[in-house]
Amino acid sequence: MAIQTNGLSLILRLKIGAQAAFSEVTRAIGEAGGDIIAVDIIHVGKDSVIRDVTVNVHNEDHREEVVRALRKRAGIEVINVSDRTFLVHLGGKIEVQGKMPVKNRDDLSRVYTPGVARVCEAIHEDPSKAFQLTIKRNTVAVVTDGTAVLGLGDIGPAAAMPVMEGKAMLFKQFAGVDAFPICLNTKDPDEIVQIVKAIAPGFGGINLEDISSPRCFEIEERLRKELDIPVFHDDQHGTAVVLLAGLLNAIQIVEKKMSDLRVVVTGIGAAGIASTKILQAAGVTNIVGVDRHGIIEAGKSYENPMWDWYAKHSNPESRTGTLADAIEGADVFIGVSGPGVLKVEHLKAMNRDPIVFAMANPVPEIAPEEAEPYVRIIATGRSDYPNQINNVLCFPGIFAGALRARASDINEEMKLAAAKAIADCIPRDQLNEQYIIPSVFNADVVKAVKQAVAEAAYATGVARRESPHAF
Ligand SMILES: NC(=O)C1=CN([C@@H]2O[C@H](COP(=O)(O)OP(=O)(O)OC[C@H]3O[C@@H](n4cnc5c(N)ncnc54)[C@H](O)[C@@H]3O)[C@@H](O)[C@H]2O)C=CC1
Ligand SMILES: CC(=O)C(=O)O
Ligand SMILES: [Mg+2]
Repeated sequence: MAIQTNGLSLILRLKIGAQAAFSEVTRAIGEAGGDIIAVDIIHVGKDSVIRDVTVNVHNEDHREEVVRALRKRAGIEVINVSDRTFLVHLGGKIEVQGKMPVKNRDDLSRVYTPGVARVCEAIHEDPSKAFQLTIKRNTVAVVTDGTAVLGLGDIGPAAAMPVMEGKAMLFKQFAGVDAFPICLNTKDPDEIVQIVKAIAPGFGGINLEDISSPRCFEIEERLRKELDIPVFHDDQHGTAVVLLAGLLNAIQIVEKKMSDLRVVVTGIGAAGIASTKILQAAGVTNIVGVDRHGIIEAGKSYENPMWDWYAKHSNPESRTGTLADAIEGADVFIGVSGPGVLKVEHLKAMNRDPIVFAMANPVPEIAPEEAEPYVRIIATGRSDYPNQINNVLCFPGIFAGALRARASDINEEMKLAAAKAIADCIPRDQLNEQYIIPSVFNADVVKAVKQAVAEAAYATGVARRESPHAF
């Protein structure tokens, strides 16, 4: 069985002398528990062969073990060890490319000065022309302050870049939307709002990403009010939309109704609060929130304004205590907290046919292998297990739909339409425990989400493009 790596896939460049057979290499790697994925010949010399051997390992200690095992063998020299994940990040993952070549002075005078000046003047006279004559029409800013990057926490704006570049790459690949990573060296909400407003003229939408709670709520709310382009905090709403899509399908398998579900959400931050709100909008009434200190108690006052809201809008049975107290009899566990929060004991206390969405990245609240014997349905945010509930399933299509309609906002109706569109990508007769959510690579998803979101934008009056038949 292939090892479940957490991105640790190595290329080992080996010089194998005449006295050593290649089987020595495979034996050394195999005995150390490495998983060989590919072998390439780089150079064949008189007395030696240089090969690149691609190997999956569990973690960094395991990498050292595999390298040590090879170094011990006579005739095998380890020339270099590269981490394939780092290799794909060399020099960054995206670039800006012109749409046409500039081959001569004539081209130059049209794409740049003097010709460009007339286009500038046209936009000056009618600012809405920016949507026709610039990249604004199809471009989104992916903005972070690096304070809640995946589950890694406050690692700062420079360290957040690889994730933001990744989001930009996915916008382009999945929906043809151009996106720029913008990592801000400030945590001050006033400053973030001011900077985003100042850069907004060049963009058709703002995707806020990995900004910690509770600041993310205020920042998003202010920007939504003050800008005339859609502002969408992906960790809140992207997560909520995909989670709802997964749950719509999961409850069909276990034959339960939204209104009867008892749901526990752990991690009452950006994703946890938005997930709670979308579940309530979909008809769930019994939700209990748990954070590090334990259950968010009904009616109690909290310093964090969002927890204060939560205390007034959840926990109808007034439960108190820890996750163990919250999860007794629950139908659904939603994890948007951190690694290892959920234990087998918790699963054993759940209602029949437990549904577990352990969505913390990169390491979920419980490993699927550990949970599987005790649950009916398990999903994670990861790409290397079935049932990937990750906001990548929705943010490309949601923005593509909003940009298509030239929407001024991404409202609740557009989000619910997106969730339903994602869920409906799986035909009813194909639904099963391992397949409650379509693959990120299912091309129908982005098309369906784009269409549903653009239609909802017209239906709710936020579309500004004249022709609803344009899509
Ligand atoms: N699968 C997906 O598509 C997505 C997954 N996530 C994941 O969800 C997690 C939270 O993300 P955000 O809401 O953006 O972060 P956040 O920083 O806004 O909120 C995290 C909350 O979880 C709580 N928490 C952390 N460790 C905990 C623990 N051991 N027990 C209980 N509560 C705990 C924190 O106190 C905080 O209130 C991250 O791991 C992130 O990677 C977030 C967005 C999308
Ligand atoms: C997927 C994502 O946006 C996160 O884990 O933060
Ligand atoms: Mg995120």
